[in-house]
Amino acid sequence: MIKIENLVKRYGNTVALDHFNLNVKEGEIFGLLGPNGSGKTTAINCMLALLKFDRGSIKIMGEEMAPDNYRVKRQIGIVMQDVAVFEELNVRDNIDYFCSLYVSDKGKRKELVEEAIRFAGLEDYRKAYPKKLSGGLLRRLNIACGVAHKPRLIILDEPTVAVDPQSRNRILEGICELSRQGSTIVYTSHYMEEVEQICTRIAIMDHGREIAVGTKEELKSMIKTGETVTIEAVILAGEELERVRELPGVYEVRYEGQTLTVKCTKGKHNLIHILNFLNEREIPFGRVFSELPTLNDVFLEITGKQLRD
Ligand SMILES: Nc1ncnc2c1ncn2[C@@H]1O[C@H](COP(=O)(O)OP(=O)(O)OP(=O)(O)O)[C@@H](O)[C@H]1O
Repeated sequence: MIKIENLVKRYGNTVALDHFNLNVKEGEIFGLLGPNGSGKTTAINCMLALLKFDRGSIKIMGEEMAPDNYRVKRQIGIVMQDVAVFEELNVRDNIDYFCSLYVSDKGKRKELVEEAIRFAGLEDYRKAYPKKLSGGLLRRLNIACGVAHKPRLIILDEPTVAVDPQSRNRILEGICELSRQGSTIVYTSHYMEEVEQICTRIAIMDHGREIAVGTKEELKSMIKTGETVTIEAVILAGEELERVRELPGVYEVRYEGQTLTVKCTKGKHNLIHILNFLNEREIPFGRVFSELPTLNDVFLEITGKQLRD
């Protein structure tokens, strides 16, 4: 569906995309995950031929993308980061306007607009004007406008930034629904939980490059961390901390404010080893929990920094 090879885009001295590659297959919900400034929006704008690039190639639906490739453009739905709707039109008429750019048959359009209203959960706001809508509802309207014509490829650039949890869930469910109806989705975000929740495959970006690509399971299996064990309210002497470091499977230990955080490689008995050690030495401790790796762990291991600052 999308094939990007060796894309380079500079803004003056800033290299926004540095030999960026991407391969999105038909039917995927593909997540582009990266911190602010990693190049996600630039990649999207190049894909849509809104921005010229310095090197590389972009093919969408097997065709070279270009500003005048209307055949491909007609089959793409776009939801940009900034809300772009008409203040003068109510919710229904806004969706109808955007849909009319693609669908001229009035009857067909009526059906599509109603479906988009339902999909975005805007049934109670058909007649409302954008000024009266909350931030979350406005975002949902923005999405409905971008997808009402049921495009084959839908590109959403951070559609959940600064929305309330209810709207966020509605948006994520809606995206899965669009996928079930047959659209291929590209979804950019810096929220790893969202990407983990809905995306079938994920590319992690940093400094204009894709640093890892795969399903969430594949990405997590690329790293050393198998489990992070946290033990609260524990008092350890320096020598005891050294012994923890030597336990089987342990490869990183942090101890701050009486909280012990132990990163372990993949293995079944990491937690037991740590608890046995504390029990043998009769060291009291508080709450204990063990977490599987997150996409932040993947980012952290590959780049040495947190996905979110
Ligand atoms: N119009 C521009 N002029 C100059 N530099 C730009 C411009 N747009 C983006 N950049 C720079 O290019 C790099 C990539 O930015 P981009 O907006 O593509 O990242 P992003 O991952 O989408 O970030 P965000 O999540 O904040 O939207 C950043 O260093 C940014 O400062």
